[in-house]
Amino acid sequence: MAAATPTEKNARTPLMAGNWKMNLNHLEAIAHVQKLAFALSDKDHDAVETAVLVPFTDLRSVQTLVDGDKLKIKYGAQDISSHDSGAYTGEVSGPMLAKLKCTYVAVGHSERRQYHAETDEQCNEKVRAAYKHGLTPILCIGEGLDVRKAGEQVPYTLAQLDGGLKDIPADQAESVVIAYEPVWAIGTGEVATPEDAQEVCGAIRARLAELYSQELADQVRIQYGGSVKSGNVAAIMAQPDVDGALVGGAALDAEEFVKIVRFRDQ
Ligand SMILES: O=C[C@H](O)COP(=O)(O)O
Repeated sequence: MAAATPTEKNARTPLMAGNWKMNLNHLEAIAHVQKLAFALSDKDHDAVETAVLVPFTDLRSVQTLVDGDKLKIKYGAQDISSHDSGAYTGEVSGPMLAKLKCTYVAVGHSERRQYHAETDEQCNEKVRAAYKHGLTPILCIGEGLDVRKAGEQVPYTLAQLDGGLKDIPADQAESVVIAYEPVWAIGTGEVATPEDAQEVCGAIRARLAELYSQELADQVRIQYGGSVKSGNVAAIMAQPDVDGALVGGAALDAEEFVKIVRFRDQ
């Protein structure tokens, strides 16, 4: 499939999501979201969807702030249990996240895959759990350095895509967000070149067209993640198949994250 045309790209609202990982307690979360809300104008929100993926312990505070002040910032969690309830110590379920009015939930972040041995099958169950409870999954996929060095980044990443979306029907998959995060670029300062990002994001869109339809593929948002900063976001966002960023470290600095949201000004 050819890369997305400018028209197709313009039809997709960019999504800038800050993945806070295990940072910022619930009080710091309130202060941080207040800073974002103060800085971002209606014009910013019209142009770019802005979201924060926060630790579980921050969700209730962020919900109260967003609801109370009618903020346009979206929020969500960094993981979801594949189970609805029961004896699963330490897990947090879809119904719990839905009750907190989360919009998004990250599934299969490379740190979950690496430190918790999450498999594509488990990611697939989590994608199902998200849809079952009205949450939008941000399915994270991407290759490690060894795979990149072997030049196998496209087939490797597409296998993760196939696994994560296995048997997910089109009426659900049409709203999925895919985050392409080459593991070697996460938290390392080693950003993929815009061409590296486009190569895999374009291949992801082509696979979505094969799995579902061209129409569905044209509407799914594909993010790039890995050492995104205000200084490199514009070049990455200029790529035809990149529709946003999943931002780790730089999202912990409210001013820097606002600059990333305003990537068109950089
Ligand atoms: O979820 C975010 C990614 O892991 C990227 O993290 P980073 O921006 O700190 O490299």
